[in-house]
Amino acid sequence: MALQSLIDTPYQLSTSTVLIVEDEPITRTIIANYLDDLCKVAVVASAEEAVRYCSRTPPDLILTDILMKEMDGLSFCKLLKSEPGLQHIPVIFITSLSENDDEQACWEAGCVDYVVKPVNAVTLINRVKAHLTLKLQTDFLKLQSVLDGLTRVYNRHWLNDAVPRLIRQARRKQQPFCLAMFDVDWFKRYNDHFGHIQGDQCLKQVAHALKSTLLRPSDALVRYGGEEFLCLLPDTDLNGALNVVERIKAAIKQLELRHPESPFGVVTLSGGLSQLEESDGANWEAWLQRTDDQLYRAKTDGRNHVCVTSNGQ
Ligand SMILES: Nc1nc2c(ncn2[C@@H]2O[C@H](COP(=O)(O)OP(=O)(O)OP(=O)(O)O)[C@@H](O)[C@H]2O)c(=O)[nH]1
Repeated sequence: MALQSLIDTPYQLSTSTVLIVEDEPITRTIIANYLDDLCKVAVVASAEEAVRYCSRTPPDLILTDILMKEMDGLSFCKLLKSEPGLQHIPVIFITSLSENDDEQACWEAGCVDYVVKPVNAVTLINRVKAHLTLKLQTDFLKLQSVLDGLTRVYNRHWLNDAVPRLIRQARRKQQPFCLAMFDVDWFKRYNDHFGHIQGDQCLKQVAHALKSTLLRPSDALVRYGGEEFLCLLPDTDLNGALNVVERIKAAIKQLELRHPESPFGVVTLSGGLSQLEESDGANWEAWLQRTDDQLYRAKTDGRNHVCVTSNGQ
């Protein structure tokens, strides 16, 4: 289950997916039937197919046979454990091998458990249930650690982890990458006027409006500070990012949040926008500073608008 989908729906076994990798059609069907009432079940007939499946839609748990033509289950498990994006998927072997050395080989390949053939249905269901629960609880806790408690958008912890990875990806694919920073105008006055509880409500609504404008799954919204948000826009040049900025302006305007202490009468945002440059290298602090400088320019130049780095004007 994708981490993001856990935000609104806390973990449930019934929506999680187990992938069965088994080249024997009858065994495949029997095992799938055992698990049918517990969770979603996907089946593939070979390790090669399983690798392709996992790269597209990583399942929550894998049950794999060991003796298969082409790539065997042990090699498949080792391969999975060497892939950063897939190594977190727990693997259970279903095996007819029962020597001590075979068990040793299963553990060394990186499995979390194994079930011996002929498969006992109750044992299989309970093992799968236990490992699925553990996996979903771990995903849930991981997600909590990267989300902001108030607005439920990503926090700085996520940012520090994700940005270097996203920059590497942009450089590898030679794609543009834009960063927008927004700050609520006159927010101290808003808090002073309405109180902190309504201030919190305002931040939640602003975050929700910002998030609703980010249409691509690769776009991300981060609460960077108290009333400061960052939009990460991979594979987006300044022209594309300016479209997003226009949508953001419209979304905030549509909120019509009354702000009697602001010259604009409603809650507004100031923003800065800039694109990752070759000269930034791996130093994303310089990029962040450039974006922050533009935000500062917008603040000192009347607020309620977005300034863009000079190469984007
Ligand atoms: N309610 C609430 N207020 C917060 C939170 N985090 C930060 N703030 C407040 O946000 C306000 C930010 O004030 P300033 O940095 O002076 O900025 P500003 O009043 O928005 O003025 P400009 O940015 O110059 O337009 C402070 O009063 C903080 O206490 C939060 O989680 N909830």
